[in-house]
Amino acid sequence: MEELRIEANGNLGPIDSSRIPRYAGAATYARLPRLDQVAKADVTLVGVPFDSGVSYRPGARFGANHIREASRLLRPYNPAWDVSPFENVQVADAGDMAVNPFNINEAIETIQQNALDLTASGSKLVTLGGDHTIALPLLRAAAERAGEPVAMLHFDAHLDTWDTYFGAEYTHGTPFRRAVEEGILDTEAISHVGTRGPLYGKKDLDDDHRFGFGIVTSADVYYQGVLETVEKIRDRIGNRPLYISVDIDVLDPAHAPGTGTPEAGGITSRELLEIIRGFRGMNLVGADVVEVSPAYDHAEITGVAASHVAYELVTLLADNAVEGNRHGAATGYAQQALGQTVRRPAGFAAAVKE
Ligand SMILES: N=C(N)NCCCC(=O)O
Ligand SMILES: [Zn+2]
Ligand SMILES: [Zn+2]
Repeated sequence: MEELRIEANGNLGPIDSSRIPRYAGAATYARLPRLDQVAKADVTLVGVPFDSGVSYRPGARFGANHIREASRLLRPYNPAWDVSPFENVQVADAGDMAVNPFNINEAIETIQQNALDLTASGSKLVTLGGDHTIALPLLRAAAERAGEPVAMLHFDAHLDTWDTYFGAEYTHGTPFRRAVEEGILDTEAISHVGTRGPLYGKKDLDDDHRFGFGIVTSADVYYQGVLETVEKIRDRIGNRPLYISVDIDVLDPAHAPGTGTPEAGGITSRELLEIIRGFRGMNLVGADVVEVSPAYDHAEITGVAASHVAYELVTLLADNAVEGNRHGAATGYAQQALGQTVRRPAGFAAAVKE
């Protein structure tokens, strides 16, 4: 069948859903062309079907294809940014990395090498997981490409800075401790966002703090709101090369049931999307969306949320490619709101926190 794609500015875009029903044909992310259908991509999406690092429910190995299936309804214009990301730049789906499910060390090497290969021509990479183990090799590749340790925003219910599980160093609960040990993170500019849930002990927080992480808890997002959250993050990160890792379990299980280690009390998908929109102009060098486990999903709730998170990340990268937009102000609805007085009962958050 002919593919009938939208084309603009020399960029091959999604299959035109006004001519080929959006539910027809094999899924790529947002119905975009495969990497082998374009000469060169500015932004590449890739899947990593790997979940050998999980501590609880499995299934994130099926996450990338689930996100692709759930992404068929995405449309080409992002009104929150006034940007058509697939027109600004060439975006393509590179398919899945072939990683060894029986050998975590080898899998990590493969992911790192594939990430380096996919960014060799200057393309930015947005990775669809997979469990959170994969963030370590992706960060290694991002730091190597940036030529320096990178800033990182880590959206997650969990810290993922634990040391070992059953003696294993490379798991989905440990990537960011390894990353700090390896010196690939700029420890002046790293923060968790959306953190919550029980820990093993107070030492978890002490260790995490010693590594340099800031923490914006899920409750902080609730009490201070999206705008203050965005402002604080922008202050901390500045213009540093930034990697964003999104564990979908940062969302409340109501917004993302299809995940391996769910924790009650998470942020909403509306909050997460708005926070990312607030990052307009920040120096994003790479990103991932991980921990989508479709067997635990219902009605594609988690897949849809993850597909929209990736869409905002791709929009940020596509927007930055336009001359003069980098270092820009917060965007869209967040921008409008930042210019407004934030209305809240005076002292409410303080009263509750004290
Ligand atoms: N990275 C994710 N999703 N979870 C980490 C949880 C590790 C634990 O079982 O304590
Ligand atoms: Zn998590
Ligand atoms: Zn995680």
